[in-house]
This record gives sequence, C-alpha cells and structure tokens, in this order.
Amino acid sequence: MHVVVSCAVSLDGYLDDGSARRLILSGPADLDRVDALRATCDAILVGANTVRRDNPRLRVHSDVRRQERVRAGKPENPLRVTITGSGDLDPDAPFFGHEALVFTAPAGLDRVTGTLGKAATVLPAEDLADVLRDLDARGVERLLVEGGSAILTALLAQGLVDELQVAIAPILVGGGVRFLGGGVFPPGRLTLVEMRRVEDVAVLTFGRPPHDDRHWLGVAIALAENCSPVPGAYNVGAVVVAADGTELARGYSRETGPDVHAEEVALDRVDPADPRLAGATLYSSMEPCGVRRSRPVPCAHLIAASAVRRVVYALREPPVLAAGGGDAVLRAAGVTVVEVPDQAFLVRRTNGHLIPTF
Ligand SMILES: NC(=O)C1=CN([C@@H]2O[C@H](COP(=O)(O)OP(=O)(O)OC[C@H]3O[C@@H](n4cnc5c(N)ncnc54)[C@H](OP(=O)(O)O)[C@@H]3O)[C@@H](O)[C@H]2O)C=CC1
Ligand SMILES: Nc1c(N[C@@H]2O[C@H](COP(=O)(O)O)[C@@H](O)[C@H]2O)[nH]c(=O)[nH]c1=O
Repeated sequence: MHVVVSCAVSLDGYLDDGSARRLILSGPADLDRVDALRATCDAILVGANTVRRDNPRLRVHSDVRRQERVRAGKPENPLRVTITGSGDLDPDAPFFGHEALVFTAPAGLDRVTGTLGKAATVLPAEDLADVLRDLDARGVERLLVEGGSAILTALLAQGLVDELQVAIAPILVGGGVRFLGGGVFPPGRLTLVEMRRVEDVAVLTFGRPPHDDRHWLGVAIALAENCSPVPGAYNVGAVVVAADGTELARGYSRETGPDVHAEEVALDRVDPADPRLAGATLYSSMEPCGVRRSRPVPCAHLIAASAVRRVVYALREPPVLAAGGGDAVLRAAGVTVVEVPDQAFLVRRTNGHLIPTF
C-alpha cells in the first residue's frame, strides 16, 4: 500500500490557528489539486480531532472525477477512515456513512461500537501500523492521510509515509496547531521529488528513497521505541523490505508475545512463499541473535532458513544476555550482512537499561 500525506501549512509551520473557525490555508486551485489527489485514492485517513474540529465531508468534490471513478469500477468516493481512543465523535457528522471505518483500541471496542456502530464500521487496532495493515488487507492500494498533527507525527515517526505533499501558504499564523509535534523520527533525508506553484501556494512533494539502507534501518531503530521495556531483554525493531522498496512487514520485541523477538514478529507477518522475500532485506536495529535461551530457534537461524538473503543491522549484540554471534551464523549460511555501526548509539539509547549509552 502506498501512503500519501497531504496537508497545508502556514509559512510559520502551523496547520491551524487553533480558533473555533477552520483555517483554510490553500487557495481554490490548491483545494482542487487536493480534490484530484483524493480521486486517485482508495481511502482517506484523518485523526479524530480533525473530525471533531473541522467537521469534514472528505468526499471528492468534482462531479467529473466522481464519474470517472465509477467508470473505472470504483466507489464514487474513497473510504473515510479515522482512529479514536475516546470514541468522542458525533455519529451524525458528515464524515460518517456506510463507507466510513473507525479504528479504536481493542479494549474500547465495545464502548465505541455502542456510540458509533450504527454510523460506521468500528474495528480494533493497537496502533497506526495496525490500521495500515488492516486497510492493506482490505485492498486499499493508495491511502491518503489528510492530518492532523498527531496522526502525521505518529506516521512519520514510524516511517509509514511513502509520499509527503506539503502545500506552503504565504500566511503567518503566529500560533495554533503545529504541523508536527516532537518525536523520534527516522534519521536521514527525504527526497525532494517535485516543487510546484499553485497560485500563491508552493507545493513540495517529498518521497523516500526506495533503496536507502539508512532510511529503513532508521525505521527499524524507531520501531524499537514501541517496546514495553522488561529488565531481562532488549528493545529491538525490525522491518522487511522488498527489492523495489515496498515494505513487506515490521515488528518489535514482545509485540505479539512475551518472548518474541522483533525479527520473528516481522518474518511471521510475511507469507514464506512470497516471491519478493528472495530479493528482500531484513533491517534490524540489533544483530539478530545467534544464541537464545527464551525460544528454541535463534533469529539468525530463522532468517537463514527463510528466503531472505540480506540483513542490515546497527548494533552488534553486546555479550550481556547471551553470546551473540548471529552475524557469523548468517554469513556462514550465505546471507549478505551489513553492519552500520555509526547508528549503534541510537540503539544503545533505547536499551539503556542493559548496556551503556555511549
Ligand atoms: N492544514 C491542514 O492541511 C490540516 C489541518 N488540520 C488541523 O489539525 C488539527 C487537528 O490535529 P490534532 O489535534 O493533532 O489531531 P488529529 O486530527 O491528528 O487527531 C488526533 C486524535 O486521533 C486519535 N488517535 C488515536 N490513536 C492515535 C494514534 N495512535 N496516534 C495519533 N492519534 C490517535 C485520538 O483521538 P481521541 O482524542 O478521540 O482519542 C487523538 O486525539 C485541527 O485543528 C485541524 O484543523 C487537520 C488536517 C489537515
Ligand atoms: N485546511 C486545509 C485542509 N484541511 C483538510 O481538509 C479537510 C476538509 O475537507 P472537506 O471535507 O473537503 O472540506 C479537513 O478535514 C482537513 O483534513 N486541507 C488542505 O488541503 N488545505 C487546507 O487549507
């Protein structure tokens, strides 16, 4: 699935001025550009706060574009999707309708279904990565994310954005909702793909380089931030990426069970018969384990037994919990292994409970 973010930002970096009235930063031509973009997508995701504050319809405005979609065998409008913890949304809002999906934490599913179940399909999701997995499984090939700040920050921090379209409006707002909040973002530079003038608005499109090891290793390192820390185990993130830059799966330590390693979570999420695995790279924030007490098969052996033939990691496993040695196991099995030691300090920082953070 291709994830496109589109938003409009004031020159001083705000999405909204925080007043009761919604701030339109785009001009008419730019809103039409976004309408054309909407028409190319299967679903549009916004955060619950955007639904509350903007009361958006999120439909394709142009009759011609809607007709073209129908001619192509698609529904008139993309699916509308939101995520909420509180469930505090008005079921009569124009956002809702039979093609709206509401994701919420599994623990709150019954409560949110109680208030919104007649207005939309309410579904469980642990986090945004889970939402994206669900949409992908529903056949959503292009997902447009229109904001707001919390959703954009979370998606960018988790490296889940393929394309970022930012319309910069020549307006100084002075305060309100910042474009992005603070967070640990994957290190490295995005690629500037296009600069376009749309009336008085500058539209910048950024992409991520498909074959950039540092980008994907950064995603794996950032994923480890999701781990619930335990005294006797590391916090690790892993992501499997096909040769064309398509993400196949991701995971982090203990995500699916108390002793499960990040590489296992990610590998479990790919069909072993997927032909893309043969050209794929597994990125792990830490050297895959070569010795393991918690489960029968160390990760290096699991990877060697899979179709994956390339591994990139940042921190060589320190001899604290086990002997390590996964790098050698992989190489002996014919897997290409790349160590990126200059990123290891970031992995140490996530594992300060077990190893020095220098
Ligand atoms: N200029 C532009 O292009 C755009 C501007 N905006 C502006 O942005 C503002 C809204 O942004 P913001 O306040 O940051 O809110 P968001 O729209 O990003 O929504 C955040 C809400 O999403 C829900 N949520 C649930 N799980 C997650 C998760 N894992 N990560 C993030 N959110 C989650 C929570 O809802 P809950 O509280 O229900 O639990 C949370 O409060 C508005 O003022 C709007 O006008 C919005 C879109 C585009
Ligand atoms: N303010 C703002 C945007 N806001 C986005 O547009 C959504 C509303 O769309 P609609 O339902 O069609 O009116 C709103 O929820 C938010 O996601 N978008 C932009 O391109 N430029 C802008 O200046």
